[in-house]
Amino acid sequence: MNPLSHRPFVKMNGLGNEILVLDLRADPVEVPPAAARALARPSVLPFDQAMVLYPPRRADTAAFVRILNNDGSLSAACGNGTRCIAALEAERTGTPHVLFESEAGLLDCTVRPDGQVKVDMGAPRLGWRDIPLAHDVGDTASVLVPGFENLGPAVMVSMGNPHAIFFVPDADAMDVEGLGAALEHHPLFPERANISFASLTAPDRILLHVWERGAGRTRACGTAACATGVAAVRTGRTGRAVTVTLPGGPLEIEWRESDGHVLMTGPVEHEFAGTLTPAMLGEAA
Ligand SMILES: N[C@H](CCC[C@H](N)C(=O)O)C(=O)O
Repeated sequence: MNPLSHRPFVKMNGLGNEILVLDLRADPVEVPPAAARALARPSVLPFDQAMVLYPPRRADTAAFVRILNNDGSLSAACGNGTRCIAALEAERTGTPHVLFESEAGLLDCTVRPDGQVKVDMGAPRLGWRDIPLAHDVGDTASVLVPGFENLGPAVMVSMGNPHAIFFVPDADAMDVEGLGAALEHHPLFPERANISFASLTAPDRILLHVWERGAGRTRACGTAACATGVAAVRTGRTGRAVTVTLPGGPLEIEWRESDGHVLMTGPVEHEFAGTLTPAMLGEAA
């Protein structure tokens, strides 16, 4: 029998970014890529990312978090998903402050009385090897992507996962699916990339559309919003605190001067809970 059968799950979303939560701390098992893909089928539990909780590797953290895209690939970071698991953990423990660890580092979360969740997403990585890019491009804040020079220069930022941000006159008018799918797999990105199209709508407001690595177009992407806030500062477009509005709604982003960390604040929505079955995992009962 599949070791994931009969495990509880919680379905949530962060501004419409579809999140599946699997708390495996009590009895850890691997979640193979094929299981993620089986669960993410439209007829089963369509999600963008799965947040899988494992026993903590540090005494001061609540869990070690692994993140799977719906194509089964791993991501080191997921902003919307982090807000979701922080809200669940705060509800479970009765304390509004939660510390998680992921491949990207520590995630210091605070659940506010109004239900909004603030996460310290850590510092961005800006060097070409850290994004990563396939070679040294010089200034990662202004990169013409071969074959896509007509889009103008992209800003490259990692939040633990790779992001390419294109500032354009009207992000609503962009062919997000066509351009996103092509750019995600561009040879400049050895680990693929999340592709964002951003437009300033006010001195401190940015409109954002995202094609996500390993998940496609989503209604919101927290790490892309963080990366875009950093990109806007790096290119002199905004100050360090902005509102990033995605199709699913707004996130408050601050690239804090004192320690270089990026803070993201936004809502979460609890949808339903259930138990995984062999059929959901793509196996005969
Ligand atoms: N939706 C997520 C991003 C998942 C990142 C994943 N698409 C990748 O980098 O592979 C977020 O809210 O940050």
